[in-house]
Amino acid sequence: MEELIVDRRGEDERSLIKTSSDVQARDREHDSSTSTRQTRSVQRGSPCFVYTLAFFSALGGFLFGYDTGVVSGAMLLLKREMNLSSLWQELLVSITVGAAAVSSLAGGYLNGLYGRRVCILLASFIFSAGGIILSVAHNKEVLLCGRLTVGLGIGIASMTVTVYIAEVSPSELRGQLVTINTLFITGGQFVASVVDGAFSYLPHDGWRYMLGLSVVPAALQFLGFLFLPESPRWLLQKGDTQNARLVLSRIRCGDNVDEEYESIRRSIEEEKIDAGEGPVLWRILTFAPARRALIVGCGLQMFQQLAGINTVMYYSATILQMSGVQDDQMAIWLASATAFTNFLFTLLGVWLVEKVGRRKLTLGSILGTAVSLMVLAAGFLLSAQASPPVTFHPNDPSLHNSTCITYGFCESCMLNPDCGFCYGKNGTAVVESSCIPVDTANTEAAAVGRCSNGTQESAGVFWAYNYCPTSYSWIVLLGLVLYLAFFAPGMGPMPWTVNSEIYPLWARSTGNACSAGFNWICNVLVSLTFLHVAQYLTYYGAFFLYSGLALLGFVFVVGCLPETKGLRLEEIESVFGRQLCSCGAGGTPSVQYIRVNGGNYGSDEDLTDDE
Ligand SMILES: O[C@H]1[C@H](O)[C@@H](O)[C@H](O)[C@@H](O)[C@H]1O
Repeated sequence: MEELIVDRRGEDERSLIKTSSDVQARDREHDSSTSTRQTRSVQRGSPCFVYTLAFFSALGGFLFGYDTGVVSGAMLLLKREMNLSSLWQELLVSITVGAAAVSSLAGGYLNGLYGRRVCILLASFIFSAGGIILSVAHNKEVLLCGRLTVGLGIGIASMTVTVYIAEVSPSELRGQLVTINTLFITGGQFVASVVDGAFSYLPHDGWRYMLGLSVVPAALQFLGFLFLPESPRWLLQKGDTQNARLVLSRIRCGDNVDEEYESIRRSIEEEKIDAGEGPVLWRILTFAPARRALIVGCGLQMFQQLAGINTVMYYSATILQMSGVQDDQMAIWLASATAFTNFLFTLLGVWLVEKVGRRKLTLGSILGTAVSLMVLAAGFLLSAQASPPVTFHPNDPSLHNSTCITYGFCESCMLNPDCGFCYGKNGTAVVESSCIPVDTANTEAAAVGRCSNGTQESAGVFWAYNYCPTSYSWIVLLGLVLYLAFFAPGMGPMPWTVNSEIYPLWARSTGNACSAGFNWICNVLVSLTFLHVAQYLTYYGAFFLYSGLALLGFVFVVGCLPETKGLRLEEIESVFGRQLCSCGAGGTPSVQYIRVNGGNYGSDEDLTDDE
């Protein structure tokens, strides 16, 4: 196969014909240089300092996970203590994610201008301020302000931390170190669930500790980063060559960094030539390789959220209740077990990413996720089909105007957030069941009748809110465990990891800002629409829908995600030289950008783009 790439920018215009044998030779060269680099890194021992940098940066991921995870437990206490309406509850939960979406976009600009270190310092400062505001809040308006503040911190951290880790890591460790950030996110979610469990025994002011504890890791990160260096790549881009070399050599524990330094310097020089004019986003959109990278980056982030991770995590408590866990405290602790499973399987991802590579890991993960969602949906479907009928109509006058009494089955009753299912048991059979309005101040009990004190096992009375008693709960539980086992090692971390490495330096902050913003926007959309989707399509319909979306994501990954394992950040740009839907075809592309006289010859004019 021959491909023609025309040099239009050099002094003397010439054609560069690259045959597949050239490419194969280059691939061999590349493979051997990658393995030489790996051997070199093994010889020089563990790059100790890089682990310290990754740890302090990933505290940003921990705060991201903690602040998004802790709110569900805090809300249980807050809504009683501050008498919050459901509108205020929704506001307090979603303002953080909304603020994160906005600030991750703004973070791109700040990153380019002030550097990664300043942005991480800024994010940890904002996190600390937010944590303090939340822990001393005396009314809901101040709480809202605190939640907004932490959201601003999360957004900046989510797009900066991965970029910083990718830029300071040696290529053979990069995937693993960036993935550690997602490990810290899921670790933060797990710790948040434990803190929620522990302080739920403290009905008065327990939420202050839950929300305020985040100040500790935030302050630790701030202090740490006062002493940690800026990314050498950003320093070089800003022309601070002396510091860039110094930092690079410090990060590589005093090794000879000439080759790496030269390669970064050369690529920055080349980028200056082809980066073009105008705002960065415009330049990304008009330069084919950067545009393709952006589509792949945003697509991955979108499919991560459309696969429903946050609704599955959120609904884990319900799923567990369906499996027969009646006790509320128990449900809280079992939700911690779910978060822990998510964390544990992310650890598997850290181990696998440099072994099997990003592409295979993502492919296996998204396919498994789609299948697990089908199992989940099938469990919900069977439960719905075997849904117990309403057999008992209490004669309470206050029920006459309620819509709850119009439902004939538990399934339709529980899909209305205003109603719950009150029933008795005869062995395993459901008897004397009715659909009753829920107590708006406490969903663990009915507003009237025998369930107004919630479940009373000794009296043989059971209250089910949000779920129906079923004997198929084991299928749902199996689906949940399978889901986490498949999602967490791949689809959880890979969108963040891949985004941190696919953009050329000039487009890196903006590319990551856009894709992180996209992640947050999809996160809000999926969480806000879940209840409505479930009402229209029922639970099984919603999970079949997510499964279909995950399958679409699989097709996208097959076609568009190239392997970036082992490549230097400076080498990755060339991977996006091919048409978008053939990016995933092989490890290293058969058509590559050829740099001549410092120019990067590949653009919209040279290659047609079918995206
Ligand atoms: O990668 C993370 C991780 O998978 C979290 O568990 C999830 O809550 C986030 O939305 C996601 O971005």
